[in-house]
Amino acid sequence: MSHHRQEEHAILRESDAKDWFYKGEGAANLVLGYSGSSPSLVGKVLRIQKSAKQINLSENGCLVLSDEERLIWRGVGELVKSTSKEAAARAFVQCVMTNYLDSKHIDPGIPIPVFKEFLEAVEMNINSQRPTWRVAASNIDNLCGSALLISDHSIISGAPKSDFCFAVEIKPKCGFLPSSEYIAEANSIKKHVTRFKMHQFLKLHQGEVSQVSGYDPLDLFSGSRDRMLLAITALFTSPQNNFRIFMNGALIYGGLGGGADNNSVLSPKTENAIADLIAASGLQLVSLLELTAEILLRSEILHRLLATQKMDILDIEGAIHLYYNIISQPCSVCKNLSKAEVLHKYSSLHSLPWEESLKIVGDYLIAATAKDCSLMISFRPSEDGHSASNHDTVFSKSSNQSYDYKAYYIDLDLKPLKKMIHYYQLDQKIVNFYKMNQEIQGNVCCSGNGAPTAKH
Ligand SMILES: O=P(O)(O)O[C@@H]1[C@@H](OP(=O)(O)O)[C@H](OP(=O)(O)O)[C@H](O)[C@H](OP(=O)(O)O)[C@H]1OP(=O)(O)O
Ligand SMILES: Nc1ncnc2c1ncn2[C@@H]1O[C@H](COP(=O)(O)OP(=O)(O)OP(=O)(O)O)[C@@H](O)[C@H]1O
Ligand SMILES: [Zn+2]
Repeated sequence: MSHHRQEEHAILRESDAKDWFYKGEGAANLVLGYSGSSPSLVGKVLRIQKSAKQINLSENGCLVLSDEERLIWRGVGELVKSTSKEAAARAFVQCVMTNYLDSKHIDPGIPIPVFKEFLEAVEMNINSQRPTWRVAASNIDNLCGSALLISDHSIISGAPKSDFCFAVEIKPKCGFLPSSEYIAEANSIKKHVTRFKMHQFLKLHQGEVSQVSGYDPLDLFSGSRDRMLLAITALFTSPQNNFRIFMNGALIYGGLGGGADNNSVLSPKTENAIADLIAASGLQLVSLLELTAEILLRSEILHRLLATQKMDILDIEGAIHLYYNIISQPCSVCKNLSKAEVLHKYSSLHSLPWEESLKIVGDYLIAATAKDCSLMISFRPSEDGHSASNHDTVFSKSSNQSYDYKAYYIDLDLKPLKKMIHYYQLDQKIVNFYKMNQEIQGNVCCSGNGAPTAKH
């Protein structure tokens, strides 16, 4: 079978559970760090899918993609043939995402078999550390049978014990403003205000965040050192689920478990405590943020990520029509349109060749993955005089020290096709809420700074 077979790993059993500790989780996966001594597992994390949504079991109950998804990804044999979610996740990263993002910065992981008893024991050990709202939302899928073994990107392996290693995790979200002609006139604000900013106001209204983040993705993706530093500083100020700092592999700043920030509201005192903790290792907080910007600037990982995000060319307001072409159902968006002119605009999308609909929606899903993935940037002081040959090096003027670094993409999961309807609905909800607040604000005062007042 595939070449990763040569790196066959032992199956994980109940007795192995004690060696794995809780590292973090997102909406779809739970990640464990390894504290045991097996050489093939040291420096690795185990990424386990939770029992929620993600990719569907198709009618035949064996393949992981739906019929339409198999058509979209028909050129990617390994993905279409996958019989487990882990194999599909790996195949998507390995065969699709590496065409757009440099594989130097990607570890697709290796699926390894896990016993149900291992997962049950792990779950017992870690549940008390998980955010309660994540526990309520989902659990480990005990019957999944396999999990992905991936390098732990929060550490630089081989670091001498006395040294420290930092890692910064950033979930940058969408870094461009859409310009699609299919965006309705009434929604043209989308061409001027980032989706991240508009979404913040909806999240505030829904109690998912306690304050609006000052982070502007356009700054992070700008390619300008100063604007990137501005963005990273704003992320530090409002980490939400977009920013974390790890020290020697342990989370020291930012929310555990992703999602809303109600478990990670940090008082200024905590920020100072973190600055002190970092400074104790000889690095000033500001230098850490500067180094992060510098590494992002050099590694070009943001550049490639942005280009991949831009594979969403029609915006969801265009792509949704092609989704209905693919599933061969009447378009529920056009159904609600009246103006002949508008109908005409979208009917051209409905008369596109089938192949083209598949291609555009496939590209949309690839872009969706690129808009939701995270980056892990880790660094440690270089050995005196020479740097490790397998790492790149950056010099920090402010701390007068050079650092070995690495930068990785994490969470490059395939988004399910059936999410297209959700994407459309959420998009409309975000923009409508933003517009509504703008109108309210416009009626109350005319300062017109573009920021809506969120109501509670
Ligand atoms: O739609 P978005 O932009 O809110 O993104 C979702 C994320 O929300 P957030 O980054 O907090 O805004 C969301 O993150 P949280 O659960 O909020 O931490 C997930 O990453 C979700 O992806 P999936 O369901 O795990 O495949 C993400 O869904 P996708 O849109 O990437 O499918
Ligand atoms: N290879 C890795 N090395 C170190 N830490 C990792 C690695 N992969 C994931 N993590 C940690 O685990 C957390 C959850 O992982 P991940 O983002 O893959 O989950 P997810 O459920 O797919 O997220 P999302 O909610 O975005 O869908 C990350 O935010 C990160 O802190
Ligand atoms: Zn339509």
